[in-house]
Amino acid sequence: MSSSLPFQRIFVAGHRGMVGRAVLRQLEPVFQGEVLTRTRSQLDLCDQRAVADFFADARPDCVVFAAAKVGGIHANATYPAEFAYENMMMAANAIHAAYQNQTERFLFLGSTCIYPRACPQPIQESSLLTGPLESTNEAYALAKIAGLKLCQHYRNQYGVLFHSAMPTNLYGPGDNYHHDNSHVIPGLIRRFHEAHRAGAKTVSVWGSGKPRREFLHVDDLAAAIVHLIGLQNPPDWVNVGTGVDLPVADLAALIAETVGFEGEIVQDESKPDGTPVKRTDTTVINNTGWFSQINLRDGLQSAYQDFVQSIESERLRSV
Ligand SMILES: NC(=O)C1=CN([C@@H]2O[C@H](COP(=O)(O)OP(=O)(O)OC[C@H]3O[C@@H](n4cnc5c(N)ncnc54)[C@H](OP(=O)(O)O)[C@@H]3O)[C@@H](O)[C@H]2O)C=CC1
Ligand SMILES: C[C@H]1O[C@H](OP(=O)(O)OP(=O)(O)OC[C@H]2O[C@@H](n3cnc4c(=O)[nH]c(N)nc43)[C@H](O)[C@@H]2O)[C@@H](O)[C@@H](O)C1=O
Repeated sequence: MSSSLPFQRIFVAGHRGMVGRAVLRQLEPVFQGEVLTRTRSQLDLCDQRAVADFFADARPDCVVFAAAKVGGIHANATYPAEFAYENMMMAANAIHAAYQNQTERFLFLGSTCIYPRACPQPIQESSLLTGPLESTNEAYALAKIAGLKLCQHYRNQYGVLFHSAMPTNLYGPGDNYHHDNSHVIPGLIRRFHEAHRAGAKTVSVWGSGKPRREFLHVDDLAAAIVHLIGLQNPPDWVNVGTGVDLPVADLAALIAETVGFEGEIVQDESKPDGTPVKRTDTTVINNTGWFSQINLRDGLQSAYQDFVQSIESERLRSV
């Protein structure tokens, strides 16, 4: 057992995803207990009976919940039923089974899309449920709010240490580079790379280019997760970000530079912009001692290397 993490068995749900893999990398040097993992085909977290049986049998004393149906603006807007249903089911099944099987600690992962579309910037945790959500990801946001609130209510009613982290937009090794369903960084890395290799003169970028986004490297998030599960009295939910944002058009230019594309960048305004701005106030987590370390320019270099290696080893995800 690690001296810093007082657990025997940590279940990392979603360990083959971008965040789950980063959490495994982060835990490896600091946690000597058992790390429990299950693929979706071994344990479908939407299956209440299977989840109950797993917790009763494996009895994790800590859960890092990085499993979810995840996607970018297009996937969220196109498949809201699946985003709502699967994410609500996974969260409810796992949080309740953890409570029933005396799991001491549960860290649920949400997203900054839980906050109202028009809330004051930078976004403080207290903005939750103060206004309407962004329509392109309302389904996903509602499921994440339900998970966060379940943790808070179980903690208040039963005294269990269930709490949540709300990361800003993430990127890094192991990302989903799908043409349509990915987030902006992996989507643009792929598009600029393919254009560069094909000698194309233009690349199109969705929307007006004006929305501002904040990006956190997944290794920074994994460090925050390990930090948060070590806190004795963590906040019910806490923002995890850099506090620094930029317009999508500037991000696109940075990715073009990273990839070596020197052609023209064209905005495709038939595609949605989504939330105009969502920059986190990170005061709460910073006051607990965690700060992001990886700047966007460096992070994009390592993300691009991962993409190239993924293509070469033909391990590109296609979800
Ligand atoms: N990526 C981002 O920009 C952001 C992500 N987040 C949150 O971080 C967390 C992790 O996201 P990320 O790593 O990017 O997502 P990924 O899509 O990379 O990984 C999701 C994981 O969830 C697993 N999973 C999905 N459905 C099920 C199911 N029914 N049963 C069991 N496992 C399932 C998948 O398993 P398998 O591989 O076996 O299919 C996969 O390993 C999520 O909660 C997400 O909402 C928050 C903010 C931004
Ligand atoms: C993490 C967060 O991610 C989702 O929200 P989002 O922040 O809007 O995420 P996104 O990365 O898909 O887009 C960011 C911006 O970038 C623009 N954009 C340009 N060109 C591409 C492009 O090629 N792909 C994508 N996906 N976006 C592009 C795009 O039009 C938008 O203005 C949530 O649904 C939800 O999942 C959530 O919580």
